[in-house]
Amino acid sequence: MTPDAWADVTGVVTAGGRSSRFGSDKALVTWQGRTLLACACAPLEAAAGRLIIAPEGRYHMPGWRVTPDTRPGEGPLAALEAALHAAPDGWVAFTGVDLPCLTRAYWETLLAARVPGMLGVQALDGLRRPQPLAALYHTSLRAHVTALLDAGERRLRFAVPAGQVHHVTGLDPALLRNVNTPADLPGAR
Ligand SMILES: Nc1nc2c(ncn2[C@@H]2O[C@H](COP(=O)(O)OP(=O)(O)OP(=O)(O)O)[C@@H](O)[C@H]2O)c(=O)[nH]1
Repeated sequence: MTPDAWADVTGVVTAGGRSSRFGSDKALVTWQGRTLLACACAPLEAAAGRLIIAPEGRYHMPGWRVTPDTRPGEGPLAALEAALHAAPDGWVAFTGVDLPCLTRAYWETLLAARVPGMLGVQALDGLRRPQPLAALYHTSLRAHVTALLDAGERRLRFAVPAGQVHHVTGLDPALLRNVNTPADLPGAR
């Protein structure tokens, strides 16, 4: 895939969660020699813009700008809203610190699957469940996401209106390994 595929893409890692199930800030946990934050950022390094959604000053990652939540503590849908407003018009490749196994190839598969007129691209896992925390969102979703939040919605899976998201199948489910507790870290005993 040419670097042009990333030209209108802002890579976003949301990292403002409480990590209550993990027991300590999971963004800063070291796994295979890197923090989980670094694991999430690395596959998105080719993006034209790079944002971490978290309180200012909490994290430092070379080449990445930390942008605070506009609705702190309101969860990933609110973090997506902050990202959509901070990013220039185009696509946001949105993920969190709890998906350390994603790869550049994963993101490039989603980028190649963009469909004109559709506003989101999401992978389906092995059980055909959409993965909204490792997905592409078009910035024209700004008003829709803000309206959802204003109406009290907090579920990220509703960020894209029905029929406007393209689903990608056939990806290795191991890429989507989700870390909520120390035991979830790949290789943990
Ligand atoms: N910026 C921002 N990120 C969030 C917020 N809530 C969760 N996240 C991030 O979203 C991703 C998934 O978070 P979860 O594991 O569901 O929530 P968490 O608060 O980190 O963890 P728990 O307290 O165990 O639920 C992680 O990268 C979190 O840092 C929030 O309010 N703001």
